[in-house]
Amino acid sequence: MQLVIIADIDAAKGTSTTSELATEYADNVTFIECDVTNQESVEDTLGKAKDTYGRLDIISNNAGAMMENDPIGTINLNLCGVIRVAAVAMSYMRADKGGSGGIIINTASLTGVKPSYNCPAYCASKSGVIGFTRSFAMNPDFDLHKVRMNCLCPGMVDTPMIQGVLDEDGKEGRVLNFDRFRYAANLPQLKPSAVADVFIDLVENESKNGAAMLITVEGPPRDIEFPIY
Ligand SMILES: NC(=O)C1=CN([C@@H]2O[C@H](COP(=O)(O)OP(=O)(O)OC[C@H]3O[C@@H](n4cnc5c(N)ncnc54)[C@H](O)[C@@H]3O)[C@@H](O)[C@H]2O)C=CC1
Ligand SMILES: CCCCCC(=O)/C=C/C=C\C=C\C=C\[C@@H](O)[C@@H](O)CCCC(=O)O
Repeated sequence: MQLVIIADIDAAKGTSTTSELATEYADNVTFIECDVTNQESVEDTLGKAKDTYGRLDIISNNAGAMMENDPIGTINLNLCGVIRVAAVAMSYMRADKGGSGGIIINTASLTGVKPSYNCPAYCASKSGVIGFTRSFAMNPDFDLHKVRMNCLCPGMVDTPMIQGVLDEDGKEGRVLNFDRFRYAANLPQLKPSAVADVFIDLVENESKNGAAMLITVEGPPRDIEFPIY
């Protein structure tokens, strides 16, 4: 049986999403309020998850936001949040420390490899997620801990994040140039299910440890090729 914990800083949205899922999955889905920028909150959340279900197998390290008006906060949420969650999750998942191994999938972005002058801090945070993922996955200790790591690099996806920036009409400066953002947001977007499909494939395909998956409307998902030095 698959048991899922949804963890998010937005308790109202998290609770309503969990209730929706409960109509199909009954008590197999639980919500825990969590702020990934706060070490104690992350420890508390993953500790409760482990206590409730006995083990952690799959982590979707997905929290993120665009807020060029707060570049340091952007790095703290989008990059440090990913590293913070991965570090605590590892303490439960490591096969050499009583865990069962598993997989951590971090959400990066196309903007982690393709620069955008509109959101330099966001791009930097997502480049960092890619570098963290690839470096973590090449560690020879994998044979001991048995935890794989991948990242997802989607182009624009039709989600509340994009709509949220559009709704603000640039008032809070979440991007540097609102008109350019609106132009880009009017181009074809991915459906969230396209990203979820790649997520599932990574969980099921053990040969892809370390892959950074590019997901765009232009073609099928692919493993990004990086220069070798
Ligand atoms: N929508 C897009 O075009 C793309 C989004 N992404 C990334 O996908 C991920 C998911 O974003 P979307 O679903 O698009 O946006 P979203 O805004 O719908 O989801 C982001 C979630 O992160 C949560 N969150 C924000 N701060 C948090 C914190 N401190 N602790 C815990 N949770 C927090 C929000 O409450 C929200 O539920 C993000 O990392 C985003 O950067 C990547 C590529 C494209
Ligand atoms: C603006 C970033 C959106 C954040 C969502 C995400 O993670 C991935 C998005 C993928 C592509 C977004 C491209 C957006 C570009 C425009 O905002 C602008 O920077 C384009 C500038 C280049 C141009 O003039 O064509």
